[in-house]
Amino acid sequence: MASSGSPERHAGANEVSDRTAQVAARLKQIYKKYVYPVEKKYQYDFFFESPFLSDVEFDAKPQVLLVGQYSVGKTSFIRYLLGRNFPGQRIGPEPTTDRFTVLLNGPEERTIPGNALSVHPDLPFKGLERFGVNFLSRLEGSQLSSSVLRSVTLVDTPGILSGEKQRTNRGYDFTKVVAWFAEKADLIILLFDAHKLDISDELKGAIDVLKGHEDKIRCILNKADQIDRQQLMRVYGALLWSLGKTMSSPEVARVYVGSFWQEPLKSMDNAALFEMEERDLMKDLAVLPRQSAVRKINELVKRIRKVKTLAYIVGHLKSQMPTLMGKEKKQQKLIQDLPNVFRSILKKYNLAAGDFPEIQSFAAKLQEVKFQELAPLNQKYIDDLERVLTDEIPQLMSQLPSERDSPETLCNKMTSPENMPIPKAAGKFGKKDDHYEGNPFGYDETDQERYWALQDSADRLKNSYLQLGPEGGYLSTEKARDVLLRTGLEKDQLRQIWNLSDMDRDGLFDFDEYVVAMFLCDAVVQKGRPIPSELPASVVPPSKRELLSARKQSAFDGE
Ligand SMILES: Nc1ncnc2c1ncn2[C@@H]1O[C@H](COP(=O)(O)OP(=O)(O)OP(=O)(O)O)[C@@H](O)[C@H]1O
Repeated sequence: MASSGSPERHAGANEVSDRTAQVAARLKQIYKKYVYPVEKKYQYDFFFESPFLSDVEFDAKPQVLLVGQYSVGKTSFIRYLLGRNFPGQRIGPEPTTDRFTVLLNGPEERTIPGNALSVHPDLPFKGLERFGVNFLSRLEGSQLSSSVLRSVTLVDTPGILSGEKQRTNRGYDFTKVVAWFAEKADLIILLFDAHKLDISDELKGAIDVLKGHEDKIRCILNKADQIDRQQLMRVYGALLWSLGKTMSSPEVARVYVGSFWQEPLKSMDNAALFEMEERDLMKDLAVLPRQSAVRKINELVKRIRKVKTLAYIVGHLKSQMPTLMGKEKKQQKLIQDLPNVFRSILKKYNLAAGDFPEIQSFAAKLQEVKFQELAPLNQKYIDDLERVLTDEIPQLMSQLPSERDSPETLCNKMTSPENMPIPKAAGKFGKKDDHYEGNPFGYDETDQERYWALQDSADRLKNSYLQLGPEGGYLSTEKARDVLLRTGLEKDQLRQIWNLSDMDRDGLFDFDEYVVAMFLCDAVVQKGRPIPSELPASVVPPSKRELLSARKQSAFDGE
C-alpha cells in the first residue's frame, strides 16, 4: 500500500500519464509506418531541410525551463519541487549556478557532462553542440531517481547577471541558448525576487528571446513573504506593468506570488494567499504531460500536411517531364514558373497555402535534382496519410482529456478532485502536513510501491518486446536466450543476468523481467559496470517486489 494516501488518490493522474505515454507510442508507430516512407520517397529532409524524426522526438518528456536573474531562487524552487537535493546542486546568495543544468530521471545519482548530454541518442539535446565547447563545458546533466522527473525534465539556467559581466564572462551566446531551450520547452517559468525586483536590460533581453512563446510563460514573484502586504502590492503592480511593456502578448501574464521553497514563511500575513497561489501553480504543472501530448500530435499533423503537399508537388513535377527529349529545358521552365505550378497544385488538390515550402529556397533545391529521377505520385501514400489525419489522429485526441476543458477540469481528470496537487510542505503555511502530495504530476515521491526506476526504459522497450513474439505474455526460454546472446556478453555474465532477471524462476521472461535483463546488459556492455549481486530496490519491478522480499525473508529465516 502506498505510504502516503490511498492508491485511488493517484489513479486519475497515473491513468493520464499512461495514456499520454500510449499516445506518444502510437504517434511513433504512425510516423514510422505511414509518414516516414513518404518522407523518404519524396526527400522531405532535403526539400524542407528538416531531418527525419527519431524515437527521441516522440519519447521526450515535457520540459520546464527556469529563467531569472541570479539568486531569485531558481535552484531552490527546483529543489522544492523535487523534495530533495540533486547532484551538482548549488544554492547561495551570490551567483551560484554558472551552468545550464538538465534534471533527468535515472536509476543512479550522477552528473553528466555537457558533451555526453549533447550526443546521447536517447535524449533530446542533440543540436546543442552548435553553441561550441565553451557552452558545453557549462552544460551539465543531473540524474537522480525522482518521481517528478519521471513526468517532466527540468532545466535550470545560470542566473542573469547585470551589465558587462553578462556580456564578457560567458564565452557563449547566452540568449541564443535560452532561445534554443525555450523552443523545446513546454513551460517557461520566469522567476522574480519580490525583495529586489529589477527588470534589467539583460532580463529584458532574455524575455525578448522568449517572444513567440508567450503562451508557455508563467511568472513567479518569489520571496514574497520577505516584504509586507503594502510593499507586496506595489511590487506586484510594478512587475505587471514592466511585463506588460516587455512582453508582446495581449494577455496579462499570470504571476504566481509566494515563497517557493520548503522553509516556513517569514511572515504569516499572506499565508492563505500564498497557499492558493502555490496550489494554482501546481495545477498548471499538473496539466503539462497532457499538453505535451497534444503538442506532439499537433506537430505531427502539421508535418503530415507538409509531407502530403510535397508528394503532390514532386509527383506533379515528375509527371510534367517529357519521355524523350528536352528534359533539361522543361525542368528549367517549371522552376521559373514555380509560383504558377504551386497555384495550380493548390487548386487541383485543395491544399492549404501554409503547407507549401518557401518558394525561393524550394526553387534553389530543385536546381540540385533531376526531375526525371523524382518519384511519381503514389495515391496509396496519400490515402494512408489522409486516413491518419481523418481517423487515427482524432481517435488519439479522444484518448486525452478534451481540449476544451478548463485547466481546472483537466486537472480534475488527472487527479481526484479532493486531492488537487497542493504545495509539498503544507507545514510552511503553518498547517499540518496531513494532505501531503509529493508530486504535482501525480506520482508521489514517497510512493515507493509504484515507483520503478526503469519505467522509461520499459516504455521504450515495449515494441521490441512485442516484436520478439511473446506468447501468453511470456518470451520462451529459447527466445529469451537468443536475445541475451545477441548482446555478445560472456556466458558467465549472461548466466548472472539471467538469474537476476528471471525473478520468478520460471525460465521465461515476462515483460518486466525482459526490461530488467536489457537494463543489466546495457549497464555491462555500454557502461562497463559490474553485474550487481542483487538488484537495487528501485530496479526491481513493482510486480516482483513482494515475491523478492518473500524470498529474501525465507532465506533469512533459513527456510
Ligand atoms: N523562497 C525564498 N525565500 C527566501 N530566500 C530564498 C528563497 N528561495 C531561495 N532563497 C535564497 O536565495 C538565495 C539564492 O537561491 P538560489 O541559489 O536557489 O537562486 P538561483 O536563482 O538558482 O541563483 P543562481 O542563478 O545564482 O544560481 C539563496 O541564498 C537561497 O537560500
